[in-house]
Amino acid sequence: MGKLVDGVWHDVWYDTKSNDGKFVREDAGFRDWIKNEPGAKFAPESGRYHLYVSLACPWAHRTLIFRKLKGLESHIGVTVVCPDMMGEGWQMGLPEPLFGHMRLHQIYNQAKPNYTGRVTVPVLWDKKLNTIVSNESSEIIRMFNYEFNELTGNTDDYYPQADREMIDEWNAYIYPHVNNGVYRCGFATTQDAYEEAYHQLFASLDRLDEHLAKHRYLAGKTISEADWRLFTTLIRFDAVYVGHFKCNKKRIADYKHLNGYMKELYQVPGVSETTDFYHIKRHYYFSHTGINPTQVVPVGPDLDLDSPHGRDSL
Ligand SMILES: N[C@@H](CCC(=O)N[C@@H](CS)C(=O)NCC(=O)O)C(=O)O
Repeated sequence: MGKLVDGVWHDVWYDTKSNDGKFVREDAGFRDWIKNEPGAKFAPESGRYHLYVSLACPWAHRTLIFRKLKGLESHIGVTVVCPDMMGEGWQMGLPEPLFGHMRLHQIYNQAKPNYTGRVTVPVLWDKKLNTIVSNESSEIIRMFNYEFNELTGNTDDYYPQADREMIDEWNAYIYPHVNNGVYRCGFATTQDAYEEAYHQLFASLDRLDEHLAKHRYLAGKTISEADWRLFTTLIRFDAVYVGHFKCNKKRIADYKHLNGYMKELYQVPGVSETTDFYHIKRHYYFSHTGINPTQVVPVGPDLDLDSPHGRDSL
C-alpha cells in the first residue's frame, strides 16, 4: 500500500498519527463527468471508457453493480486487479489491455505524470483523451445511472427526482458511520478512535434495522442508489469486517431486517455475479499485514444468501 508523490511511488501506510489514531479517507483526485450533452468533453460513447476495479473493494463494487444493472457491460470494459495490495499497491494479474501496465499507479501517472495522492479503485479511464475521468465511485455511479441512457435504452433510475432528498440524506448518514465507519474501526490505531467509530457504526446499524422493519428500501418504493451504496458494505460485513476490522458487536446475520434486505439486494439478477468472496476475504486478510501479520485467510463464515429474503410483504 502506498501513494504517489509528484509521480513517484512511495510505499507508505495511512497516516493516523497526525489524526489522534483516526483513519481519515483522502478525497478522490479526478472528478470529471461524462455528460450526454452537446459539446461535452467526455461524451457517452460505446467502447470509449474502461473501468479498473478490485472485486474486494466496496467502492469499486458500486460501479460494477451499476454497470451491470444499467446494461453497460458491452459498452464499458473492465480490468479487475489482483486481490493482494502489497508494497506496489494495486497490481494486475496480466498486463492490462490499454497500455500493458502491471500496476495501477502507472495508470495514474499515465493520466498525470506528476500526480500526488493515493492510488485507489475504482478508476474510470477515457481511451479517447487518454486520461482518468473520475476515481470517485459515488460520482461514477451517477454517470452510469443517466448519461448512457440514450445509448443503452435502459432508463432504470436509481436516483429519481422525487426521492433525491431522502437518498441524499441516507447517503450523508451512511457514508461516515457505515461505509467508511467499518474502515474507521479497522484502521484506527488508538483504542479511543476505534471505540468511537465502533459505537457510531452499531448505533447506525440499529437505526437502519429499525427503518427496514417498516420500509422495504431506504428511500421510496423502489431500490435506489442509497440501497446499493449500503449493500456493498453489508455484503462484506460478516465475511470480513466482523473479524478483521473488529466490528464484532453483531453480525448482519443477527439483524432480522438488515439481513433480509441485504439478501434481497444480493438476489437481484446480476448482482451475485458482481460479488466475489474469494477476492473480498483474500484482499483484506492478506494485504493488511499491520492488522493480520500471519496473512492467514479465514475459511468461514458459511453465508446464507440464497434463501428466501422474506421482504415481499413490505
Ligand atoms: N472515494 C473513493 C474511495 C476509493 C477507495 O478508497 N478505494 C480503496 C479500496 S477499497 C483503495 O483503492 N485504497 C487504496 C489506498 O488507499 O491506497 C471512492 O469511493 O471511489
